[in-house]
Amino acid sequence: MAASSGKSVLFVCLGNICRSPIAEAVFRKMATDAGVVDKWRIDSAATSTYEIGNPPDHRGQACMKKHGVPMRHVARQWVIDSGATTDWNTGSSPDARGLACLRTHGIETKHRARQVTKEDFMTFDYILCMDESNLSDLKKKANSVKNSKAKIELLGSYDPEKQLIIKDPYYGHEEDFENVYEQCVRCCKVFLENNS
Ligand SMILES: N#Cc1ccccc1-c1cc(NCCCN2CCCCC2)c2ccccc2n1
Repeated sequence: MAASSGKSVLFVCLGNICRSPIAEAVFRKMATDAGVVDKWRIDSAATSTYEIGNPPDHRGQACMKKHGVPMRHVARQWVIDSGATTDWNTGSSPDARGLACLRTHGIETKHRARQVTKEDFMTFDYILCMDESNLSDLKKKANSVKNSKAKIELLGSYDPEKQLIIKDPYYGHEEDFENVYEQCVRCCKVFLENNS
């Protein structure tokens, strides 16, 4: 039997600075601790353009630091950037092959908010989102993609405690980010088990 090919998961929320970067970081740590992270392509994106190019919300970063979960964020001291001569890929994240190469050299890239693209629907096995509006936005976008292969689901559908919706903490406080974190841990654990 051929070696099991890799799997891919894209976590999505409204702005890609609060919930989906937390889910991405939690899942990446779980897959790393399970020794299978090299079998996965893991990323996150937004349904909106609100925060494109911005680092994860500082409240989420503080929450992840408290739990010892590495989160890729843009260094604050230095502004080191790169750009393109065309607008072909404006808003897209770096090419997955380049990211994989960087990672083999231990060079962590920094996540910046990006919007979900048509290509995401064609290349990801799973697109896992946080609430009903993310779900309806994604299904609407998927309908305009010819060969969409992604399974579009609520991340909360994997929650053993059956909390289906992971609420937007943007106008919330530290405990709301803590709740997002706990829900992501419960859901990502079951999602990884189901795909191992
Ligand atoms: N919208 C809504 C909303 C409704 C209920 C609860 C939270 C939010 C909310 C609001 C945000 N940014 C403020 C409004 C942005 N502007 C809205 C009009 C277009 C120009 C941009 C968020 C930003 C990042 C991540 C999550 C966010 N979530």
